[in-house]
Amino acid sequence: MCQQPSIPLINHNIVFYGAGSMAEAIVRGMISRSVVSSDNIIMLNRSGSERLAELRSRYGVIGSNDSGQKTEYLRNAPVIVLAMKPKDAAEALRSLGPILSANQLIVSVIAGLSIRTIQGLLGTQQPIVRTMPNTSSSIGLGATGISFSKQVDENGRRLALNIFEAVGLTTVIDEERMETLTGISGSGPAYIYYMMEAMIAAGIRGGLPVEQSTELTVQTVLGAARMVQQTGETPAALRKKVTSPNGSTQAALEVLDKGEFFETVIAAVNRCAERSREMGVALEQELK
Ligand SMILES: NC(=O)C1=CN([C@@H]2O[C@H](COP(=O)(O)OP(=O)(O)OC[C@H]3O[C@@H](n4cnc5c(N)ncnc54)[C@H](OP(=O)(O)O)[C@@H]3O)[C@@H](O)[C@H]2O)C=CC1
Ligand SMILES: O=C(O)[C@@H]1CCC=N1
Repeated sequence: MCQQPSIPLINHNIVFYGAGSMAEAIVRGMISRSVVSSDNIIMLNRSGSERLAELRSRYGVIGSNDSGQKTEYLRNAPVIVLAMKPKDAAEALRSLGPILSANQLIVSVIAGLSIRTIQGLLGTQQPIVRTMPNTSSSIGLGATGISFSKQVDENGRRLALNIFEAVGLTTVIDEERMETLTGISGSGPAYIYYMMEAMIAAGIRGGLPVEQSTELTVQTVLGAARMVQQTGETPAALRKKVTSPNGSTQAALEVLDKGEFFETVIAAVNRCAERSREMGVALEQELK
């Protein structure tokens, strides 16, 4: 694993093919850390002009949904980040393949979409970097899993790692583990937000003003994550230190156990991974 070493400047144009939440999170993270100049970033979407205007004014990037311009940007980009929804990927990749040249690096953030399916839909043996980032990339605290196709050379590896190291932690994994990683870190922020929503609601129901309940919840989650990171102790050991015998924490944990909290979280992670695989299989069908 690698946590933000000295961050090299990326001088290449990077085209984001899909200009939604995940693309914005990566772009925002890279620009705020001055890893890339905003005029090296081109963001393309299908139709949303207002969205592009918003991205242009927020980050100073180039944005386009004009089909002629899009083709030119895609044809000339050394790096293309695929950032559309899985349902839109097959059509986009089929029309992208014929305009690519051999050395253009394709970086995908699309859940479930395998390297083999990307190459099949493109119809080329393009160098592919399959990744699974998360939206915390926008504040430099992302966690990204990365797998490479055998066509990716050392420069391509370095470039892809530079992009994601600039926005958080990266870890290179076997592609077969990407769905499990999606269940932990790709979708994981949503589980934590859900837990936070419940804690905030409980505070409000108990009579705390919304601001106070929110502030306390945020600081509690932040503090707990930092404790694990900075003390090197396991979450289980730290939990035990909060839990006095027969005290209030124990009483609360017993309620969570009655709802099979631990196994429910594991089941949720497994279902996420399974759903990613299902999306991958659906995309694979597009090859037939
Ligand atoms: N959100 C997250 O937390 C994470 C998402 N991902 C992956 O990132 C990908 C994008 O997700 P997210 O950012 O949430 O999605 P969004 O819906 O926010 O954005 C999708 C973008 O893709 C564009 N798009 C769709 N089809 C095309 C096309 N043919 N050509 C050009 N642009 C196109 C859309 O343009 P328009 O609006 O004009 O149609 C839109 O800008 C997904 O595949 C997801 O699996 C991965 C990790 C985390
Ligand atoms: O929900 C999704 O499909 C994407 C993948 C990981 C996070 N969001």
